[in-house]
Amino acid sequence: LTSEMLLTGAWKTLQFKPYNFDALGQPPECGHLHPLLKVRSEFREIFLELGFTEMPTNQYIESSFWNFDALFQPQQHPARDAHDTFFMASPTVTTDFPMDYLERVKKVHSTGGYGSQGYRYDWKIEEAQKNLLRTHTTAVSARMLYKLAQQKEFVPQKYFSIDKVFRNETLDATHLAEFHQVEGVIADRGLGLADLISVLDAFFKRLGFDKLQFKPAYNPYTEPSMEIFAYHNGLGKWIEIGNSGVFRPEMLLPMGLPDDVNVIAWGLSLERPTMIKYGLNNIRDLVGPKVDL
Ligand SMILES: COC[C@@H]1[C@H](c2ccc(C#Cc3ccccc3)cc2)[C@@H]2CN(C(=O)Nc3ccc(OC4CC4)cc3)C[C@@H](O)[C@@H](O)CN12
Repeated sequence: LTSEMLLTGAWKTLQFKPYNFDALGQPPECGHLHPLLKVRSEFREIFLELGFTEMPTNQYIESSFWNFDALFQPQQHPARDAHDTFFMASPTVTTDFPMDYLERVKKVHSTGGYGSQGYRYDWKIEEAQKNLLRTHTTAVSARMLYKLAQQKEFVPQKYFSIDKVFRNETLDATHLAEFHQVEGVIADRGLGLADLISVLDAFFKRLGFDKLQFKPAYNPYTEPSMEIFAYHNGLGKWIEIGNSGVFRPEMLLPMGLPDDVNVIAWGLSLERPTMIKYGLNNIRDLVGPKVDL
């Protein structure tokens, strides 16, 4: 059938074979998943295989309360300054919090509790109300753990998240103002460092790393904390592959979790493994328009 047949009406006297609606279309010449999305799918598969449930991370704007205060990160911590964090001009504040929980967070920061001496400072609700672009997906983990603590009966859980986070950092070849954080969280009774090490072994083995090394580290919300290293055969050297730790009681107990419940967690980025996998040295080759700056 041609346009000429249609124009001249010649089609009326011709015989056509029946149209095959089941025929496959012409395969598209081009088109492929973005490398970051391919690696995200690989990570998601690993977490799902290990029995983890994905957290709802589709809200980039967070309150300082859930991003910092709920994680026992003090209000004077440098990461909470505008030179590290993007604060929202509008809407500037969030005011609806579970007030009984907020009071327990205020107390554990200012005068301590649960065996902790706290930070002994004048905790201000105005600081906690400030809206920001979340600096880590651990803010979502905090929301999920609080929700878990409200259940009548505690049931162990395994959560994961893979989504964008935002930091007001100096941009360079490997750092942009936003990156994707990958985070795994396990809540169960009597968990400790040995459980964390064994789950990290299981997780990173699926990434091709069969020998990990750990280095003591510091995070405001985990104690102990460990940086994770692995020997990368392709690069022929040890590389840092993430950070991890056991969430502090000052974070978990104000939520209302039973005091024998521990939470172990770890994080890494999506960009770093993707750049290594595809042999990229500049993160701009991964994201953003292809322009020669
Ligand atoms: C501001 O930047 C932080 C980011 C990002 C990171 C670091 C820590 C966390 C975390 C956490 C955490 C800790 C405790 C509890 C909950 C979450 C999340 C992301 C990567 C974490 N890093 C990182 O991803 N490295 C990495 C990971 C996988 C990988 O796979 C191989 C190719 C197959 C290779 C490399 C380590 C470094 O790149 C580091 O220099 C940069 N880090």
